Amino acid sequence: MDNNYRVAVIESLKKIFRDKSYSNLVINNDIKNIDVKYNSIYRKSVLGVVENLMLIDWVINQMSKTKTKKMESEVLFTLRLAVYQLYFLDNSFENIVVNESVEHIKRNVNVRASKFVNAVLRNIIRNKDNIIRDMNKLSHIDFLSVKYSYPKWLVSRWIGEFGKDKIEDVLVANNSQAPFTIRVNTLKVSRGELIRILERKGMIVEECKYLDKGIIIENPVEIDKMNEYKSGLFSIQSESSMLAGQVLNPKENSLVIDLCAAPGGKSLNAAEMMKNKGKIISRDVYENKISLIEYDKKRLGVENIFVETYDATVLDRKLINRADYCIVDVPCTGLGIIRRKPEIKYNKLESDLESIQKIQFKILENASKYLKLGGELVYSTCTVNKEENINMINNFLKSNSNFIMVDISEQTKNSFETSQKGYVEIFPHLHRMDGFFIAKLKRL
Ligand SMILES: C[S@@+](CC[C@H](N)C(=O)[O-])C[C@H]1O[C@@H](n2cnc3c(N)ncnc32)[C@H](O)[C@@H]1O
Repeated sequence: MDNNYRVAVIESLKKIFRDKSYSNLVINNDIKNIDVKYNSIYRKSVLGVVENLMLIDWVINQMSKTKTKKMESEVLFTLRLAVYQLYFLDNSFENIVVNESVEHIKRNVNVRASKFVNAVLRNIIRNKDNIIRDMNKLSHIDFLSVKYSYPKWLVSRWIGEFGKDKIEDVLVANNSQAPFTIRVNTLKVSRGELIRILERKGMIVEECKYLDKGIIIENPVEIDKMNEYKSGLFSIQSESSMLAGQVLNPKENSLVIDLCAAPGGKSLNAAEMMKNKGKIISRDVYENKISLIEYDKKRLGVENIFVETYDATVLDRKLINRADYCIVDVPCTGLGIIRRKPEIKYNKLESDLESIQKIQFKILENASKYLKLGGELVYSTCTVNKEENINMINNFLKSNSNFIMVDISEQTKNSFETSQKGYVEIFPHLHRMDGFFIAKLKRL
């Protein structure tokens, strides 16, 4: 091991926890400054610490008189990384982990702090098994919360939703690694052709079960540096997100309004399905995110997307009764994509729920007004909370009797129980896909 990657991991962790940056963005940016041979351990360590933060802090607090809340940040993040490695890497690395951590603190803080780090880590190594035994003595909810690092409110909530017998499956699945998937750009290449190209490059690939345009790559490395990516043969997109596009299934020459479009995945998928014919208005409230759509438009050869900065909670009178389709991919609590952004577990508070639901309802209501008679909208979230999902749709339908839910069995390959009723709920522990909700509504 080498201290350089350790410094990089510690710096990335500070950005994620202190500056509240998203782990996926931090990792993609910081990994560029690391020697390629350390890429894998860097990524594994950052995600590992974030995923297991509550367990790690609990272990430190068992063995240190100074508690994590009172620790100086360089010491705290160095200890967090070391404890992750002590518990999750091969035992033979124990001495290297301690020595490198102690040296790092000696160089960056002072000798006194390095002695403290040494004492805490040696103490943890001596008591590794006792610590685990103590964890088993916690009450059931505390135990699950510490072992799998989820706040207690979320564990209780999910026990209520999924049941006591399923809760560990749910917590484990949301801590597991998400598969790496791509969407074929059918404007440029077919799925079969792209699979052949990728296999010739030594990639292990497989078609996504529920999708016409999806491919899983088992061994992805520096995908965005590949010529096939740069020349727009494919985009990186999750299976659940691609499924929302497949459910929308827009016809060529239609007018589509995407109210929450950045970074553009669903708009770009729609443009590919419409073979660049018709018009897509792609809006987002954040101007800086809009440029991401412009970049991908050029890369993919998409010509029918018109990008605008606009707040979807404000009704735009000039679009009323105009659209054939609306994409309503609302901001949400993100509790379905913990596998990709594990910090979501700690940043989302139960109290966020109410305010976000009001925004979601307003955006859905506005979208419904943009549809023509016979027009269709797809409402989606990347969360598993009923309040943001099926309850939201039922509330909307209560006050909008001119809308019905549309059977989406065909677009979801007859694989989801509820698809005939017009919606699907996707869960990592059941479908090995991101937690998502997708519903299709039609204006009568
Ligand atoms: C789930 S993401 C959309 C992802 C996108 N549809 C895709 O497939 O790439 C939700 C988006 O809503 C945007 N957003 C949040 N509040 C908004 C508002 N009031 N009006 C419009 N967009 C908003 C966020 O900037 C974010 O990009």
